[in-house]
Amino acid sequence: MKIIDIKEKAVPIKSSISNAYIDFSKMNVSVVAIVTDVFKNGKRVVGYGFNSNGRYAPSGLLHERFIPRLLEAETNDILNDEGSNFDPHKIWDILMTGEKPGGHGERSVAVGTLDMAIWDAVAKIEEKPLYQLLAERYGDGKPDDKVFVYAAGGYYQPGKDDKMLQEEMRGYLNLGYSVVKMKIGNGLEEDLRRIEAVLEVVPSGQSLAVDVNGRFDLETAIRYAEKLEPYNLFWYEEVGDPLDYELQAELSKHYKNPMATGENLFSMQDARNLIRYGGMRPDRDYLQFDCALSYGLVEYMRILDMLKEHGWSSRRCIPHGGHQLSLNIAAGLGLGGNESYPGIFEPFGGFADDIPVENGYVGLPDVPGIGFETKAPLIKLLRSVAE
Ligand SMILES: O=C([O-])CC(=O)C(=O)O
Ligand SMILES: [Mg+2]
Repeated sequence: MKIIDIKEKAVPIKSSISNAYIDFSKMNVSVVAIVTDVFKNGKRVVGYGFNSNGRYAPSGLLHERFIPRLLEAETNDILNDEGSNFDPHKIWDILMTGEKPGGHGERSVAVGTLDMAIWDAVAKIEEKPLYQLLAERYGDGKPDDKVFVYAAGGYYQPGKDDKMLQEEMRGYLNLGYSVVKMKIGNGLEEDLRRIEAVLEVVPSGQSLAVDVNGRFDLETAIRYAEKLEPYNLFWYEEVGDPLDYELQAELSKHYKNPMATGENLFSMQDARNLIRYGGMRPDRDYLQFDCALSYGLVEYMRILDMLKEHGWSSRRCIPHGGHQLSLNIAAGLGLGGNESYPGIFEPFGGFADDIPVENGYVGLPDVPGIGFETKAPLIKLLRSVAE
């Protein structure tokens, strides 16, 4: 059993949307295809992966360091003890050979992208959906049959007025979502007007989350917190700089409703610092670490172990990124849900073509691997990279 080739291509997901920190006019992602010599049902097993939006394609890192390391590894060093499948944990060690600890930068994105493709291949070789494999190997054997998902949109966009924002949010409710998210952070008065416009079309504050994308200093964070609290929102997200744990801890003294953060923490150690020093409250706050940006599922399992040691339930995790790997992890390892970007960041946003979202939950397809083959436009793109 061998990896015979690894392809990578940077794919544009650029658009005119922006959050309070960046615009997406030049955004792209890396797509990788890990081509194996294994055949199942007459078809060659190819594992696919990509990084989530928000970090640019780490093509250079992949081609200079991580892909060569994996292609040069001895076969025995990347297979399980029985030699019957690839071992994602051993592969992780190979990928990280020669890498010092700390300073995680964006090599975590490159490793996360390859890790996604490895898990896709591993589940395809076992001829099982990944959520089933994860529940059997690492969980209680029984995956959840549906996962809470929320619609993340509400971006700033040139010419977008409150009516258009309301239309967008109504659209998500019509698709079956029960919670929607919008961007804030460009100005208190404008944001309160936009929030109130959305609250006119969703059932209550509990149906709306707001995301600052790390824009605020402590004073602004608290000023917004005082105005937001009466709306009783689903959550107030990534309010200050992702690495400013003291700001997060101080803010929790001024805001009693749920907060969420973690999408820009890229390692177990950074996640642990948030838990140690960020004042996050295990009875109400949410953690958004995204394996596709942070060294993959192998590292994410270390994060879940760390959370358990600190008294946190895995149900407090609702990862960033809206991809099907996190959907599989949510079902297989018992997370609280997953993000979704219906109609945004195409063809990566949304889930299986023929499984609708109902009352805020989505089911998972019964196909081997992560399930990319159930999303026609996505699998078309992924296959074009493998060829
Ligand atoms: O706008 C972005 O960078 C994406 C984001 O924060 C989210 O999905 O929570
Ligand atoms: Mg966010």
